[in-house]
Amino acid sequence: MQIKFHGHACIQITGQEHSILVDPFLTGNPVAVESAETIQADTILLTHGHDDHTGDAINIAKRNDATVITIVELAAYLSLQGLESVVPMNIGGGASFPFGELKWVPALHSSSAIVDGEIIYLGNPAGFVLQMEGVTIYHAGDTALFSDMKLIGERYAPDIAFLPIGSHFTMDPTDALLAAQWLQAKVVVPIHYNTFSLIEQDGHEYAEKLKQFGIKGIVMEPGQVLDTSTWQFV
Ligand SMILES: O=c1ccn([C@@H]2O[C@H](COP(=O)(O)O)[C@@H](O)[C@H]2O)c(=O)[nH]1
Repeated sequence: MQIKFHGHACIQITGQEHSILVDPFLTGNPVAVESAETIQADTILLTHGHDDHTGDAINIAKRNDATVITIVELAAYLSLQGLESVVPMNIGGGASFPFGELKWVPALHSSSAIVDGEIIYLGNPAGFVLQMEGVTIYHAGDTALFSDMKLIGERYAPDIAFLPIGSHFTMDPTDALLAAQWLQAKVVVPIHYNTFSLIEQDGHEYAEKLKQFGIKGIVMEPGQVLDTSTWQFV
């Protein structure tokens, strides 16, 4: 399996038969290197409704006939926008899909969009645990540090965790260091930083600090692809 980082919180998990795109914010993302017009995926997971996460989801889903899986209110909103293949789920809910086992887990954040000058509530924000082809992947979405990350660690001990470190809107590197330990993650990739000036952080310093806890920190630049059998870049 390969995991590509597209910048900000957007990753793409590609297995033998499926390609799952998460939080596809490409257009207007100053660090993205791939165009939303060419990206290919059969499934899109959205952690919450903020525009720097939903991004190009509608256009990519329509062009690829992809299924969007997300929290129920955001799913309903996307259906109203004309998306035909949308799967509504909620926090604590899990399901078996052709690509693997998906479980939505809490994230401590908010979720909304501004439409025609009005703020629209889009349900709770979430993270997820995806078990696919023998690899357990945790994407935290946008979140503050919360102690139930220990429970996610006890139950799933993810092979790889994608954790926001940007501060201002989410955890900072100090919080994310504790999160990585609580999650019992083997590999941690920092995300949601250095996209904008408000969320500047040193990802390499964070990765270095993970070492003292026996956790492998990997800093991914937009466009880089990680092979999960070796944890090396392709
Ligand atoms: O550095 C940033 C990050 C985000 N925003 C905008 O704030 C809201 C909420 O974003 P989250 O990252 O989901 O918390 C959203 O509209 C972002 O585009 C920002 O202005 N600067």
